[in-house]
Amino acid sequence: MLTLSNVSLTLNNEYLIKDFSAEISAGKVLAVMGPSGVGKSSLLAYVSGTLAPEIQGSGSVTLDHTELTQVATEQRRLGLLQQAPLLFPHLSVMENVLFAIPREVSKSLRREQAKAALASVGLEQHENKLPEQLSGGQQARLALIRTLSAKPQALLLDEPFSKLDKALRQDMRELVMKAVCTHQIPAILVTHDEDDARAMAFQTCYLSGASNT
Ligand SMILES: Nc1ncnc2c1ncn2[C@@H]1O[C@H](COP(=O)(O)OP(=O)(O)OP(=O)(O)O)[C@@H](O)[C@H]1O
Repeated sequence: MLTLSNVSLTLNNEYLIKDFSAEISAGKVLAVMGPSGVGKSSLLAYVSGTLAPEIQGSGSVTLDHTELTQVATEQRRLGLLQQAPLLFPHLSVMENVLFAIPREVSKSLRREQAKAALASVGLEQHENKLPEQLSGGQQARLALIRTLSAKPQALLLDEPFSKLDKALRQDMRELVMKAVCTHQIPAILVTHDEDDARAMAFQTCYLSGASNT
């Protein structure tokens, strides 16, 4: 369970977000919508511990009873998926996935896991290519399995489908939902698309300025 309690964000002493609270169970997606600049990405950044220094955040974020705001950013074990796929351009498709798999497992097992992950999104024939040699949809799928390979305890999705066409968008929605359900992790989806929210979320919060939802 991911719980946000009375999260407030201020910029130049003015509220972007005031007292935002939400509970997201394992296997569920909460959608967050609202106009540009209202603070949606900053809300995710507060959860992940990557808030811009210009923005002040307060309030509690707990993940399975751990207060995340007390945990160092790199130890929060959150998977972040953004509009532009986060991939290492100089590493092959296979190496991109291998890099994300925790080192505690043996090299051969890591390779096996990476191969299975690539096959799960139809990229098994492309493992030796560089990310730039993949199509936009293939890059999005690679970014998704790379994020999941790190075994995150929650997913933060910041408009991850906005550059995809309608058919690819639908594929990605299904892949994300499958991952959230299979791994039983909570997810927050920031989107401008009502269809994303309808297809994936158990609840949608609309941010409208400091008064919120
Ligand atoms: N590093 C920063 N320094 C100063 N202001 C910032 C910084 N990052 C974001 N902001 C401001 O904080 C506000 C919220 O930005 P944020 O990116 O969270 O909005 P958003 O709702 O995600 O917008 P969009 O839908 O356009 O992505 C905006 O007014 C933005 O200009």
